[in-house]
Amino acid sequence: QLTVVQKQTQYNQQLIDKLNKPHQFWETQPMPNINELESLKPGPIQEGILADVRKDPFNLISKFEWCNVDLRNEEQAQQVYTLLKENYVEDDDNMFRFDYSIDFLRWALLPPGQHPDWIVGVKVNQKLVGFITGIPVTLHIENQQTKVKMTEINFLCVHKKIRANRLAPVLIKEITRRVHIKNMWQAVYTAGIVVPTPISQTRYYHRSLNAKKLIEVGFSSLSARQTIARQQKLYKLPEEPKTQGLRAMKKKDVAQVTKLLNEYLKQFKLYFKYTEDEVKHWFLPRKDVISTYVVEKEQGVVTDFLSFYNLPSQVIKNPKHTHLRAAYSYYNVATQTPIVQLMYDALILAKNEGYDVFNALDIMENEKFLKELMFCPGDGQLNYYLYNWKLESNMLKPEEIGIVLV
Ligand SMILES: CNCCCN(C)c1ncc(F)c(N2CC(C(=O)NCc3cnc4ccccn34)C2)n1
Repeated sequence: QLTVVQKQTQYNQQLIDKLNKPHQFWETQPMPNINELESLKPGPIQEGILADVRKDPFNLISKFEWCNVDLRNEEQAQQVYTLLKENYVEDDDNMFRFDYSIDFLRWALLPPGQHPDWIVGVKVNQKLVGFITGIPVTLHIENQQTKVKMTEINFLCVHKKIRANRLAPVLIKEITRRVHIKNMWQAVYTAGIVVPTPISQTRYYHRSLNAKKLIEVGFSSLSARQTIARQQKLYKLPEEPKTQGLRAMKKKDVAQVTKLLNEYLKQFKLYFKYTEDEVKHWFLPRKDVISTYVVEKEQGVVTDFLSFYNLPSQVIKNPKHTHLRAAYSYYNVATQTPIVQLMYDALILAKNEGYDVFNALDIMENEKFLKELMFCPGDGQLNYYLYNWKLESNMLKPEEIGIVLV
């Protein structure tokens, strides 16, 4: 165990390093820095050479060990759940921390074609202290011609007690190595922070469903002229959705939903193409994880669908509430129903499922309903990143983004 003085010295040294070379790690990565943005041609920045990929894992400081986490194993899933629940993303005021459930993590990380060695953990004395994940995706970039098999990176987390050990860059390098070894050379990820170089900067919007609770947990605040009663009245919703034929998605809808979704996403500059198997995985309803509702017209024709996922936040210190129940807009395809009406029904359905707030990014067509349905802009920015790929246009507008990462 380091003495207090040694710890302080180590910490001071880290600070000095950061001040001298803030993005030391990121400058070693194939991400265009500001002045390269002009000179690089669109496409891969570095050609990947399989023969050059290290065959063995990166070195870890002593007592730290790599492990592949098997989320189907209850005990290992519990370890991941607890690490994230206690050490994952918090808001800037440290009032909330995401509380991804085990069922959610299995949904998010065990899609068709998953690679077991892409669920990466670091253990010390059998205790999980670090985590990072990848899932295989096929990303369509800027036009139909280019579709790239790559990885979607998520859930980078280091235990609070062992931060400033530079473990995060090693986790990133190791999962990069495990992706390269499968002859894949690109990645897509998002983050609330800004590191070199976002391809798009999107913003979160929030629609109050339970005004009283949002004020009690400190998510919303009342201005001088507002009262809780006024807020409740302002955000009140009808008991039942309005759209005829709206019902929970079932297995029999998979083929139609797949067609609707793939056709709809083509309008964006960044989007995934889904097989029916993938639609089954990502959209069939799972209690407390993903809700999908379809609009079925005469003769069983599905013309629209809406979907939102469940991501509660732990309220860190609050006498009355332990959790904030948040629904996050996922993919919504409106071909016959006006999108404002479809999303108004989404709010009603989420309210009836017990959610306190409905969150949406300003991506895809969301701008068309955010204001009209009384969403408020949040403080949360979500930046999208593409690893080892130069876009034709340096930045994409939020409405050109057709992918949602959970
Ligand atoms: C791939 N992964 C990205 C998704 C992770 N997601 C959902 C996320 N990434 C960064 C954010 F900025 C963010 N925000 C939702 C908005 C919000 O609700 N802000 C208040 C709040 C309530 N609970 C929390 C927990 C953590 C941070 C802010 N929180 C801001 N969401």
